[in-house]
Amino acid sequence: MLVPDNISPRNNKGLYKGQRNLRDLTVPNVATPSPETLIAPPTPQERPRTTTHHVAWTSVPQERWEGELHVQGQIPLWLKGTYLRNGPGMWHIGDYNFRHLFDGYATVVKLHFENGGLVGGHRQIESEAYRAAKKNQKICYREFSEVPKAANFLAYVGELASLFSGTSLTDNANTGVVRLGDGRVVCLTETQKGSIVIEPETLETVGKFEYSDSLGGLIHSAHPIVTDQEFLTLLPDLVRPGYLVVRMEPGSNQRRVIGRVDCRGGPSPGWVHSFPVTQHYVVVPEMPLRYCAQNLLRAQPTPLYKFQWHPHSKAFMHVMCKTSGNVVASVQVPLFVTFHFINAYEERDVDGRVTAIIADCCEHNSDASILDSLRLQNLRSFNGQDVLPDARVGRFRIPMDGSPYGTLEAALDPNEHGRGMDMCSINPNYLGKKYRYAYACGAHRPCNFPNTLTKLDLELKKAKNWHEEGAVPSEPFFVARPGATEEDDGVVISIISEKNGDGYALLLDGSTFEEIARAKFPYGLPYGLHGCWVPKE
Ligand SMILES: CC(=O)/C=C/C=C(C)/C=C/C1=C(C)CCCC1(C)C
Ligand SMILES: CC(/C=C/C=O)=C\C=C\C=O
Ligand SMILES: [Fe+2]
Repeated sequence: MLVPDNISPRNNKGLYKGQRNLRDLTVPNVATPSPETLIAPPTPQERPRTTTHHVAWTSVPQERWEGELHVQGQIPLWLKGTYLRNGPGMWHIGDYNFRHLFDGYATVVKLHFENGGLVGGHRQIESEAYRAAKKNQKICYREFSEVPKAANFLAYVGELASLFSGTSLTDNANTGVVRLGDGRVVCLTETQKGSIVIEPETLETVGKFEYSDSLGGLIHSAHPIVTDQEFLTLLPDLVRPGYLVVRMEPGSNQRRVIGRVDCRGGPSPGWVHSFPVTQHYVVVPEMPLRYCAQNLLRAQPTPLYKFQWHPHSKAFMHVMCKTSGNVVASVQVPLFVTFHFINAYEERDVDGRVTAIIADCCEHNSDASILDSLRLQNLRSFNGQDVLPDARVGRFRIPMDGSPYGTLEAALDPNEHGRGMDMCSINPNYLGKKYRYAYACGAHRPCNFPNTLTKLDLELKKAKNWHEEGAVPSEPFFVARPGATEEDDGVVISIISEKNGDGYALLLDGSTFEEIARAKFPYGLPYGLHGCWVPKE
């Protein structure tokens, strides 16, 4: 095993040695919101102490590491390639601790599988935001909840201008990582400028992914749909509330507009962290949790961060034809809150006509408080307490016969997965098609965060759960066995942060959902979000 590169010991706060205390980092509020609606930076008493922190919520201890991992069990010989997982793995700068899970600087973890062996590693993404924070020992760009402190009022006015031009927005690409059809690997977040190309073997930051079109806008969905043929995403239009549905070809940096959906309610578009597609359609969700210009301007976050809950604006699902760009259905649906769509498909009658679109998501019982539950202070201090809000697999049925309403129901009894549900994946060969299985994180209660790996059988309406006391597993990622004919023939990869501070890579059989191998990292791993598979050529 190689010696860890540049490991610096963590102090009792899980911080690097010799870094400055920026605890007085506060900024004036734009409007004057009532104090109870704001989240103050943690007081020194509230600040976490590592003795009580789970390693999942503790910054990664060094900038990079790579080494061979000792495998217990058997890695199938057909598994050849690299699993990459991105996420916000560093939640402090100097002595200042960030507030929210989504604020952390991007850490990419790799697991390279070949000939039954496994090489692991991680590396920080060298975004401008991360480099500036390291250099100046303070936050310099607007993160999910953190806002840089203005030196004085004039600087503050200048920052407001830079917010509108986008220059103050973060490029901290900490949400996902995708492999484009042309082989380029791109880390992503919700700001368009936070699209960063990395080298999948060394994890080196290659540079910005520059979109060469002139579509403009500052934000996009964190979860484009990426296949070997295309890259599809949504660009919310905050000025004229709506969404552009755009497509980019492999080898190109130019997105082209497929069509536009106008919002049907509210002052601004609903948040689109992700969206689903079927074989012929793009489904555009319009959530009543909407982007909020006023909250974007605030220096201190509200419990809904950059968003606002607009139940009276209602919720809608729009369906756009991928080839013509026409909106072929637009229905009102029950109010909902989701980060992640799981999959969608077309329901057909005996003559082959599309009668409805079925779209599944991890649905938080139309309660937006899940966003604030992901505050680091909650994750760190309520470990083991049953404070995780309930969630379910929400199944939308969008009729295609012109009816004005769609339905939303639980696809299976949420007790099957402990009423926790998020961080999902499917067999990518079933994208947009009728499917039976999904993998996600559920809950083994009491818990404050999803803590199981769950295989969902949407046909039998049953779930099978993997759980280890105190462990925090990241998104179960399915890799199909080459040549497989069964949907669940493959493996499920997850990275586990353990109660005792350690971490390991875990491989489950996609069909039996039993463990087939695990491999310990030489250091505890922070929680991470989404991954991708880079097959070995
Ligand atoms: C990690 C994750 O899932 C989400 C990250 C979201 C981010 C970084 C959102 C950033 C934003 C801004 C900095 C201002 C504009 C709005 C918004 C896209 C929410
Ligand atoms: C981790 C998460 C939700 C967990 C709730 O149960 C959401 C992550 C969203 C970003 O990718
Ligand atoms: Fe996500």
